[in-house]
Amino acid sequence: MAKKHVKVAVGVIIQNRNIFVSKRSEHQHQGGLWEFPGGKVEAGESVTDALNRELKEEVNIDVHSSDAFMIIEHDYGDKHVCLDIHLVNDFSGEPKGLEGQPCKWVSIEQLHELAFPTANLEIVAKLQAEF
Ligand SMILES: Nc1nc2c([nH]c(=O)n2[C@@H]2O[C@H](COP(=O)(O)OP(=O)(O)OP(=O)(O)O)[C@@H](O)[C@H]2O)c(=O)[nH]1
Ligand SMILES: [Mg+2]
Repeated sequence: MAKKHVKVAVGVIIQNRNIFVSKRSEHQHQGGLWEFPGGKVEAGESVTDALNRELKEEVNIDVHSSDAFMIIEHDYGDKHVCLDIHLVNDFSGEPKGLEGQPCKWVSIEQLHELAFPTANLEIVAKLQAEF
């Protein structure tokens, strides 16, 4: 069977130099690790639409605008992901985990202390270099 290949809209939610992260549940791919909220882009959907939809579903915010930050292709062996990462600094609502996932704000300086999926290490490095 061909390897699963997924396109993912990922939101780095920033407010006052803090970033909102959530924890993937144990049964998910890369379970137990921290992530930036987001999810798979559905057929016929734009990345921006997917981002806005996923951030509403997962953390209950309304995104007003977002900026493309970086794209990462990563092969986990069991799955190939293309992460389309956007900075989200214009939104309304207070983010909270709607799916029972632990969530928290973490400062950009402390971001590297959290356990993230391997693909995210580049995101953390770029955030710490640029902010
Ligand atoms: N949301 C998100 N997914 C990430 C990140 N880093 C990373 O490698 N991924 C990978 O991207 C893939 C898709 O993300 P997802 O599981 O959130 O997709 P989804 O919300 O549509 O989930 P579902 O399959 O439970 O409906 C997963 O394989 C996940 O391991 C990240 O920072 N945020
Ligand atoms: Mg998700």
